[in-house]
Amino acid sequence: MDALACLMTRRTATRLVEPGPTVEQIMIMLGAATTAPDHKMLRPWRFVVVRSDARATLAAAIKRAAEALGGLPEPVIRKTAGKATRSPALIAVVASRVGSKVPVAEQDASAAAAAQNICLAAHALGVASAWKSVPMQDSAEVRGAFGLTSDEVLVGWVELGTQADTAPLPARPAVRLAQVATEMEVDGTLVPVAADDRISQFGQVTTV
Ligand SMILES: Cc1cc2nc3c(=O)[nH]c(=O)nc-3n(C[C@H](O)[C@H](O)[C@H](O)COP(=O)(O)O)c2cc1C
Repeated sequence: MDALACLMTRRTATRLVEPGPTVEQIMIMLGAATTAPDHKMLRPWRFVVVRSDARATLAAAIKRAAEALGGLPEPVIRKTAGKATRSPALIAVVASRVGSKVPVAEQDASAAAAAQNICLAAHALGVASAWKSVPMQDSAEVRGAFGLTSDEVLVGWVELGTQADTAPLPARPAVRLAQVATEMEVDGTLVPVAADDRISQFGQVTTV
């Protein structure tokens, strides 16, 4: 798959089943994550791989966090904890902020780019992925499970596996480029880009 096809055809998986990624594939995804754009090369990110039986350990931490809230119905607690085991493997992406002139927003943007690189590398390898919020991410239990320091936050986790045949992908609404992109004229006016949307969706011609 060429690079443009990879980034234009990636989709978020709706249900992930076995087989999960191999260890070698996970290492390639991690390597891709480390090539994210990174102002001053601060490396303001780190990653935690969770697979096999360790998923149950993570689920137990999420369950404890949900229970600690008090008053959540048992099915909700079970569903929330079950997010840790709904895919064969996952990679949590931690924004690991460094004291620097580089603003925190830029450091977090680098961590987000690392997460996207994981998704794209997975797609290039034929592995399906879904970038999801980490349940109970601000709780002491979940923060502890990922070993977060006070300078760290979770930007999400990327669930990995094989897209189930039984859960079709929803259509992705076409984006009209002229609605999201403008071009600056010499006088400073911002005008919508020329509204030819044939490339806004790979393989899908959109008329305006
Ligand atoms: C930081 C972040 C967190 C997200 N968390 C969730 C989530 O918890 N649940 C969910 O269904 N989608 C979540 N999404 C959205 C999906 O990853 C995905 O982008 C969206 O479903 C659109 O699908 P597509 O990537 O195939 O266009 C999140 C996206 C980002 C960037």
